[in-house]
Amino acid sequence: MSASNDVPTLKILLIGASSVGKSSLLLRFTDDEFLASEETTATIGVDYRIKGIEVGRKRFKLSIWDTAGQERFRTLTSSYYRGAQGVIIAYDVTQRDTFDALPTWFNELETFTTSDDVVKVVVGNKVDKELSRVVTTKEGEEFAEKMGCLFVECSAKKGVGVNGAFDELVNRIVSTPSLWQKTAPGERRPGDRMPGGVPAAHAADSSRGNISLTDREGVVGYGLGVARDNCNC
Ligand SMILES: Nc1nc2c(ncn2[C@@H]2O[C@H](COP(=O)(O)OP(=O)(O)OP(=O)(O)O)[C@@H](O)[C@H]2O)c(=O)[nH]1
Repeated sequence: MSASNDVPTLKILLIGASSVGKSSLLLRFTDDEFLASEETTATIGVDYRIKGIEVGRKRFKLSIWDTAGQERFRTLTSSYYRGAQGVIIAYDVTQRDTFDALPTWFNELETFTTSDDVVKVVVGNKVDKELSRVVTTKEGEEFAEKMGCLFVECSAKKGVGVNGAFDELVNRIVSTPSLWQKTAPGERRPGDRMPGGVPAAHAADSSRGNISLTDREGVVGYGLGVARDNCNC
């Protein structure tokens, strides 16, 4: 067994309406990049990336699942949720309907998550478009509070708040032992307990010189397809 297999894996899911910027949040977090509108495509099924992260001198592997917002591209939905320890529920602060749809996403989450302790972060994205904003910070905060969740506003475009959203999520997972001591199906159980609330640091993979890699085979292993579509409809 390779040393990397000793690093506990935390499974995180990105959900929310189409075009709120889930794929962009993931790309910003894993590669610190942002694609212009004409370069982005709707997610079909699920995309999947892994990133190393360090919390209180302990390394974790985040397997982050980026799901399709468009109903017609959502297949095997329950499989995405299986074993997830953290969920980011995203909306677009410039599109009221994506905020109004949040209760529907929470219903799906309640239906399919396999742990009552799953950590949730409500993320309002695209705060760089301040002039087009229609959902206030207060509305976002109040909704998250009502749902008992963390709340962060972000801009995947400008790189604002994105690392903070993932850090908050990971910190909360690490401080909830019932979650991370039972890893996702097929993954190793970590050997020791972490203190909660410690700052997360993004760990560079010294052998690769960067911090992320795409593991599409991992998705195939779960029986899920990965594809990108050029349709912006
Ligand atoms: N201005 C601005 N645009 C953004 C931001 N994040 C994403 N976008 C744009 O919003 C559009 C949709 O982004 P995606 O990341 O593909 O959205 P998605 O939620 O993954 O969409 P689906 O795959 O359909 O579920 C693209 O044109 C992005 O360039 C942001 O923070 N600010």
